[in-house]
Amino acid sequence: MAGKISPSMMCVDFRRLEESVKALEQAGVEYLHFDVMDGHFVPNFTLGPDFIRCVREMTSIPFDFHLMVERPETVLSVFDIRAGDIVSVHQEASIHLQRTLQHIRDMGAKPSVALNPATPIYAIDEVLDDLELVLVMTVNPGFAGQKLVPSTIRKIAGLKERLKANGHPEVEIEVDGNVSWDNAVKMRQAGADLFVAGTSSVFRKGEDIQMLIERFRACIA
Ligand SMILES: O=C(CO)[C@@H](O)[C@H](O)COP(=O)(O)O
Repeated sequence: MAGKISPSMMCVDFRRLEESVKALEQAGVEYLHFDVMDGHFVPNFTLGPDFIRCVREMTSIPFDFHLMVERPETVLSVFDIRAGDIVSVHQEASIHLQRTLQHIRDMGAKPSVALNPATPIYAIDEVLDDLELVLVMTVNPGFAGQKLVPSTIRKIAGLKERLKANGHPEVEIEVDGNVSWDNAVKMRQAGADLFVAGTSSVFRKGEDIQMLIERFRACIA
């Protein structure tokens, strides 16, 4: 199966939001990625529930929530999370991770654990039965426009092997951070399935989104 695309909506041109959402819809992207930041887990604030609800009125594309917040279980009810969405919570921010993943599943969404570059893949060994994806951060979370942490390519390959060895080959790997054309090829070769496309690929100023998506798909076939 070819790789899937989840454009990072924090990188959209907000002056042309609806036009951009329609272009992404036309281009057939599989998800829309929403980076939610609380200013505590990461030193930045971004997309809130009102913005996300507004985009929900524009499209039927499933949403891919990336909760970069302390104690993510406390905010799940604040967002309009629906069946078919992905919800990624950070292992580093979750005291009761297994319970939180079960809660996400009970909401009908796909539970996912996000790992910062320095967090080892064995940190999620005890919840492999409770998740459908692992979000490998390929930059340190908090800001768009950063450069890839090179060791994360090896980490993707190691995670792919570990999932197979533990009887969970069905768990998908999502990658987020400086997913450029060149990096996407390496990430795909390492085993990534879902690609968060941001400033280094799909949201490039003045360039046609649909053309950029087509070019991106060639990198992750
Ligand atoms: O949100 C983050 C990191 O927390 C970014 O990775 C965006 O999701 C995508 O931005 P680029 O890295 O593609 O510029």
